[in-house]
Amino acid sequence: MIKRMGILTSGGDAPGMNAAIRAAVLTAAAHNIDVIGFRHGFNGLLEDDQQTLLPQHVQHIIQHGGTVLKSARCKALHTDAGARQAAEALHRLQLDALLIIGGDGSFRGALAIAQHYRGQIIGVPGTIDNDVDGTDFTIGFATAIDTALDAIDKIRDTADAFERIFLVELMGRHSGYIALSAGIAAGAEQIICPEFGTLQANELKALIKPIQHAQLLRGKSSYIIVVAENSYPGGTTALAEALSTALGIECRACILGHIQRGGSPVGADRILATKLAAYAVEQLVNGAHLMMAGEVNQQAALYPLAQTGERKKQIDPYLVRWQQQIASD
Ligand SMILES: Nc1ncnc2c1ncn2[C@@H]1O[C@H](COP(=O)(O)OP(=O)(O)O)[C@@H](O)[C@H]1O
Ligand SMILES: O=P(O)(O)OC[C@H]1O[C@](O)(COP(=O)(O)O)[C@@H](O)[C@@H]1O
Repeated sequence: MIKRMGILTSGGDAPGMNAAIRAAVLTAAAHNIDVIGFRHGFNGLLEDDQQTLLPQHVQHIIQHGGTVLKSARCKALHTDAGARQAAEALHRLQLDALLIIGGDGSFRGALAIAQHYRGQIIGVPGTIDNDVDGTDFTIGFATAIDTALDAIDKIRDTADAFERIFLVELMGRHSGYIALSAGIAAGAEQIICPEFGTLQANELKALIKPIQHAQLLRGKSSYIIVVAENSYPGGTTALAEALSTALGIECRACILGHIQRGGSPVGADRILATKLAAYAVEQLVNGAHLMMAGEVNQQAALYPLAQTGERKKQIDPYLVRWQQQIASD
């Protein structure tokens, strides 16, 4: 029986993490479970940095980006001593369970702690990258798409005015989910993702041909290439310089960066966060351990934490084909 549980947010923050904290605290209260929130991700466990979370503490946080518990990466957890220390903190505070809101890296951390912890552990997928297996979408992804889209639409205005070629770099670590989705929604002429293989400097011809084709067909016009980070050695600024040289036309690079992590979560992220965090607490009560609460085909579903990062989550092959064969041609 769970009487006390811990909760933390870890890794890259994502819009909707607050909605998840709120839903977890409200659901726990309904089951008479006390909640302790650890601050700054796993560091809160190692540094004894925690606070009691009551329903009144999570009022009116659903609409805010970031996380009221703060987030961080925690080097110490990569060592067995760190994992042992984290488990000791959970035992000392008499916590029967721990709920972790984060990405697949945080879930690796959860597995490390589980080696030494006697209680239950459950994960809720929170990352803008949508690179976690076992759930159709992660909390924060939908908001990140809209944020990127808003920026690309604005870049389109200035690109149109100057008849320029723009390369817009979006986040995703080693996943092209954000780039593909935002690129499709923005009507980008080309999209480059790590899933297509790292582009090498001597392979620019494949990019140049469609640009020249578009120039022939449409005359001078704006041209937007959405580039997922880590797709080109040296980054998107280097790619823009290489393209400028190859084409003999100035190409501008715009790196969107951490703007994509902020902002008020869109409705879809608030709903997903509420559903997954509530489901996670209920499943803890039902005895779930070392599982992630995900959503597949609109159904909440448990998925083993150990498998969340086992294989690379595939970006939509239908959209990839359409973009490459029709939109980019
Ligand atoms: N293999 C691992 N072993 C132990 N802890 C890990 C491991 N991978 C990640 N973590 C912990 O999870 C934290 C967040 O992971 P990270 O990959 O940065 O973000 P995310 O959870 O969003 O994928 C790391 O800073 C570290 O504390
Ligand atoms: O904030 P940092 O440490 O610069 O990390 C940037 C990375 O974090 C992210 O924004 C989110 O990644 P995670 O959710 O896996 O932490 C990535 O898209 C990006 O590559």
